Amino acid sequence: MLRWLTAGESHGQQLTAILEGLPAGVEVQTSDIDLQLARRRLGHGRGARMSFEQDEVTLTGGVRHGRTQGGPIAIQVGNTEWPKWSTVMSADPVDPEVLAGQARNAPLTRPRPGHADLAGMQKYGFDDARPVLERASARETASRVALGAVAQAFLRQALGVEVVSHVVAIGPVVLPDGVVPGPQDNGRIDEDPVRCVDPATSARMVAEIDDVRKNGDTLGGVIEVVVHGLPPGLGSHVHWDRRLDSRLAGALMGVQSVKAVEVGDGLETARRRGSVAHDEIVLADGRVQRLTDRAGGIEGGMTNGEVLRVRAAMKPISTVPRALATVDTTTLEPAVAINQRSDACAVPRGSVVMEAMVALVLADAVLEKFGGDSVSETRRNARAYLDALAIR
Ligand SMILES: Cc1cc2nc3c(=O)[nH]c(=O)nc-3n(C[C@H](O)[C@H](O)[C@H](O)COP(=O)(O)O)c2cc1C
Ligand SMILES: C=C(O[C@@H]1CC(C(=O)O)=C[C@@H](OP(=O)(O)O)[C@H]1O)C(=O)O
Repeated sequence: MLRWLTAGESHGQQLTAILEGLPAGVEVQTSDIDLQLARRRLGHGRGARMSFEQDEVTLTGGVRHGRTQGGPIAIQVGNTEWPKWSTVMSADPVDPEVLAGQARNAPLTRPRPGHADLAGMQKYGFDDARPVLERASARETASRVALGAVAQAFLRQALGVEVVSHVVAIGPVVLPDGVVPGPQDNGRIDEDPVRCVDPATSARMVAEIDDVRKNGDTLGGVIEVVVHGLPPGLGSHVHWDRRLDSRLAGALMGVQSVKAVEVGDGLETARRRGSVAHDEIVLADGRVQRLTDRAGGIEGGMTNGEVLRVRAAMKPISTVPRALATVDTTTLEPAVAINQRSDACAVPRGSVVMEAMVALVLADAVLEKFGGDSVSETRRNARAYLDALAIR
């Protein structure tokens, strides 16, 4: 079983991430993680912080000379903004007089509709939204992407699995159906300002983001994660919490701002008749195959050997520059919500986060099915299973 945990605040000293349960022998190094974190900082619509935040990565446990050792993997992602926040976010008590002189420490009492501010203040008994937004912030997704980089290395080295993600909608601009990118498309998706595979749709998405920015507004959208090379039989039909679709949905829903998840054709499938909703099975090239991939590679909570496709819908950013109505929690007077620097649209960056979450869930499912204390053992076990498959 693979377990992962993250800790740290948006303006704290660093984020800390731990991945436990990965076999020994996975080749991974700091530069692999740097690469994924750099991808997460890009994208049209990103806020100011992403242009200067550097994500200082240190691998502090579980990896030696570029290979995992079988123990927990610990990764630190330093916040380069820390020097500006070291007093306000100090773990240890600070002289109240020093704190009083810090503008950044002024209590945030105008909670943003759509953010965690108000419910978090009520739940934890804070009279300041600062401690809530510090941990609710999607800054935390940097640590998930760091872990996802390790999970992706494992999937690739154990099974040749490749994870791709792309943006299929930004606000009302939608990529026409039927585009399923492969690993060969990764480079051009990374180069596109909104991670869209179709240049004409991409240009319309960029224009839509520019328009909301000009109007002090924000946007959401939809991301698709596509996974190539998965064997049939990951996950299980036997219990709800072993179903791979349920595990993927939970992981994607656990990303800040995700409000819906679809597997395969998802909602569209619900509108179809059964005769055109499923993937008919044929024998072709000596192999049992599907004519289509409407199910998105999962049937009965298990991979079916086809391409896996899952989608996550992100709501528009809730720090709306044209600030929304709220109530000041100190005076209980009507007010406008906190409006600080923020992303206008985080969907392109979110795409890299969704990749990481999918990779972590799949790495867990691979280890559950094939086990292995070393990646070569996982590989051997997977090979033996595939060789023994009666129906191929
Ligand atoms: C990659 C990414 C970047 C985000 N950037 C911002 C941002 O700059 N400003 C903001 O208000 N929300 C941003 N969000 C969304 C908030 O973190 C999220 O809406 C908030 O934590 C409340 O959680 P909920 O939307 O899941 O209810 C971002 C989300 C992601 C995935
Ligand atoms: C810092 C990141 O994203 C942040 C996510 C975020 C939020 O509310 O979720 C709010 C913004 O934080 P700040 O106000 O400090 O600029 C984003 O920049 C990041 O992704 O690394």
